[in-house]
Amino acid sequence: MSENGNGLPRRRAAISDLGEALRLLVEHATATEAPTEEILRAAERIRQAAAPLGDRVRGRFDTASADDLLGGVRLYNPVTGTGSAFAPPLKIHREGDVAIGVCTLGRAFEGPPSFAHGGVSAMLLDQILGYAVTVSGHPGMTVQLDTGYRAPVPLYTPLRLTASVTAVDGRRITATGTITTADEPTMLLVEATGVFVALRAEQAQRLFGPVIGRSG
Ligand SMILES: CCCCCCCCCC(=O)SCCNC(=O)CCNC(=O)[C@H](O)C(C)(C)COP(=O)(O)OP(=O)(O)OC[C@H]1O[C@@H](n2cnc3c(N)ncnc32)[C@H](O)[C@@H]1OP(=O)(O)O
Repeated sequence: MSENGNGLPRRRAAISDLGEALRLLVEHATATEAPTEEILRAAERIRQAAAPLGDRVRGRFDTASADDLLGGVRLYNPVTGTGSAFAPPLKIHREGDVAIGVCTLGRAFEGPPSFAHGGVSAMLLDQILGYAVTVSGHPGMTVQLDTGYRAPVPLYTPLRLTASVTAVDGRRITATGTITTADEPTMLLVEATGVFVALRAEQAQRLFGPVIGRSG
């Protein structure tokens, strides 16, 4: 499916609207203490609502028609995608050479009771480190991610993430990042160092050729 004119902005807005509805569903479904019969009714209604969306779907190597791969528009990214049911979503912007991210994690991201799962913190950091690496002009793939968990990350609390590139050594780019709460940006909760490797042309072709070949 291709969209042009006003169709694409409208489609992107619709996908983000669906994403917001799905995230509300995930939050309520994770936190609910509704009666069992209500849960059973909801499951049936959700299956009915999902069915028409499954009538036309893209294949593994097809880019979503609303995305712009080279332009960095990824509506279903599991960390930043506004169309994703799973993304917090993390919102990232630049302040000079530093990438700043903000998000709030709901019940679905819980690991230790009332705190975020450690893998979720690593996922957020991988994404913002990757963003910093990309906007520095040295895009690459993560080959190593070291995370240090200093204090638990609270749910339902606005979080602040930072990331910046610290070294470029041939094809290897190193970046460091942090998670704190927005209210206490000097109290470190999680820190990470990521090593990224720039792909050689033949590696990019081997890994992403089928996707790039199909996206228009
Ligand atoms: C705005 C958009 C923002 C986007 C954000 C995206 C964030 C998400 C990023 C990801 O999650 S990417 C997905 C997770 N990563 C992967 O799936 C990558 C899997 N790894 C690979 O496919 C291969 O390692 C790769 C193609 C990247 C590189 O293969 P190579 O065979 O070229 O690696 P090679 O072993 O030759 O190493 C290349 C360089 O990296 C170095 N290296 C490799 N692994 C390393 C490591 N673990 N630590 C440190 N350095 C490492 C290695 O020493 C060498 O340095 P030198 O060139 O200086 O000799």
